[in-house]
Amino acid sequence: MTFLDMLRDATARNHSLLCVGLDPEPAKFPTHWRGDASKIFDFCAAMVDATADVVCAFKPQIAYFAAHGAEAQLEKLMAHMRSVAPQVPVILDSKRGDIGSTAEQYAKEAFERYGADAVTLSPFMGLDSVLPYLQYEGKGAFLLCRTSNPGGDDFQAQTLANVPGQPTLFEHIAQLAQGPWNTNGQLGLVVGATRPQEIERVRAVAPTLPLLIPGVGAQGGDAVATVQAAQGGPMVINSSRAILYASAGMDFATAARAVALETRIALNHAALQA
Ligand SMILES: O=C(O)c1cc(=O)[nH]c(=O)n1[C@@H]1O[C@H](COP(=O)(O)O)[C@@H](O)[C@H]1O
Repeated sequence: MTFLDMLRDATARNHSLLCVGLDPEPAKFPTHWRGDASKIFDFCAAMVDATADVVCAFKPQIAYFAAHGAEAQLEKLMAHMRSVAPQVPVILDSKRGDIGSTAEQYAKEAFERYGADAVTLSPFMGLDSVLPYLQYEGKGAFLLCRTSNPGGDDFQAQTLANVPGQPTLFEHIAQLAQGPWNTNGQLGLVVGATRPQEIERVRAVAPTLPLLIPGVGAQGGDAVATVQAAQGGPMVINSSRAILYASAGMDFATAARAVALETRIALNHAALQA
């Protein structure tokens, strides 16, 4: 089953556009585990168990594991997700981007070591830095396109004077991903929920690609505007901190589930209005 099939199935089965981002920060853990990096697996597994029937995807961010030397805990978490939620695709957020030979190693890490169903990638180094990921049939690869952070303007909003139509850089990335770079139908795009008008533009340029949209919740992106802007093709709306750290008490998993349920309802409501 391909990443896109899994995404479609999980979206339908769980009636959900919501992806829970797994960004474990020991300093923010519930009081009884606060500061304890050995609890990264336990914390994330509790989140997975509490939300597996509410989401269309999970997105572990690799830096939150690597920063604590917790790669073994990430491996254990990937196995846990496959066991308790085999129908939910896992997007490994690693934002890699390097020359082909090194990209081969990163692709191996994501798909063979961790068994991810999709990855996030930086397209900055060009097509040959993306191709090694596309060798893994059926796996997804989301290219950073219009990111949610303020510095996203520095390059992504610039106009490319030497490209026909003079698109912005982010529009050009969307055109490449929808067209010539999408050799096996595996590409998607990352667009920030903080920029709904530009999501709409990306959707116009890339009508069929799955959009991974972080930025609702802690970054303040408008859930309704986001869903409406991305209508017409597959979408995965990520929220991390607002769900993970909903409570610092013993009820942290129940509180996370409650926020996930609320977010799912808000996203579905927006989809109905669109
Ligand atoms: O690729 C991403 O996932 C990503 C792209 C982007 O433009 N903005 C963005 O916030 N992210 C990631 O999405 C998550 C957002 O987390 P919260 O702001 O806590 O919901 C983090 O893991 C970020 O690294």
